[in-house]
Amino acid sequence: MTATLAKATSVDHVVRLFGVGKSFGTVAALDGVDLDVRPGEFVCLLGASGCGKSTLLSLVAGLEKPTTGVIDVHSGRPAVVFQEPALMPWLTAARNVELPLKLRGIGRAEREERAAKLLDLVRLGDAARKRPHELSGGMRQRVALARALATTLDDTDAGAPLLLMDEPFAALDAITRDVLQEELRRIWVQTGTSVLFVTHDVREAVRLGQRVVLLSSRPGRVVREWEVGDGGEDLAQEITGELRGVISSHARG
Ligand SMILES: Nc1ncnc2c1ncn2[C@@H]1O[C@H](COP(=O)(O)OP(=O)(O)OP(=O)(O)O)[C@@H](O)[C@H]1O
Repeated sequence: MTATLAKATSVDHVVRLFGVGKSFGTVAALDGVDLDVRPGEFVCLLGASGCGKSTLLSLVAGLEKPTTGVIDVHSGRPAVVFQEPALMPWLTAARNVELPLKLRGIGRAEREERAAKLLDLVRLGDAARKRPHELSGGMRQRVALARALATTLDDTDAGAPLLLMDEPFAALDAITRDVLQEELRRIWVQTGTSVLFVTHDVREAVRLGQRVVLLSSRPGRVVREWEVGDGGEDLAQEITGELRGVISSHARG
């Protein structure tokens, strides 16, 4: 993988996978995956359980290396948001958001200012001094999102911001999930970050993504992709049909 420190505006992709395969021993998790994420684009990666969605995100994040193929990431600091917010329990919300800035050596005054702005952006300005156990699940995930933005949004020339999200709302109740989906759309528009969002929920994919990419299972391959536009319910039904086909062909295989 090459993590090129180039400005996204000078390239046509923030992420490019070309012929990417990943095997764990005899298990082929991914095979021959080609995928681009353009600067500022919101792409949803959809697939059944075990099709390799999380593996693909780990490869893009640089946490794993591909067995075959090439991965090109034009982002200085891609940030990952998982299903569990994984906050430091002894730190306040603000200090959790400051942590990636501290690790980069940014001074206290600037850290505090940036963290306060990001907590306002996720509408948690009033909870800055609370610790994770004092926050609801949805609020904790907002803190995780603010921390990820602190990681990837950058005033320096380090490259385009990129959020990698691995089913971030799957553990939340339906109403909180609905609210956070709306909030994520707003934050994406406001920040211009690119987003690669993994989900197994077709409606979530259609609601959030500009583009939905369907992966097959064992090995994961790109089966089809759709530009969402104003496709709405008809598109969700079409994609659901295709996803069912992928799942049943896997069950027969
Ligand atoms: N570190 C690993 N060692 C061995 N096998 C692995 C490892 N990571 C993933 N796999 C296998 O690779 C395949 C893809 O796993 P992955 O977690 O990427 O799928 P997924 O689509 O994210 O699944 P889910 O939706 O259930 O989280 C699975 O068969 C899994 O068992």
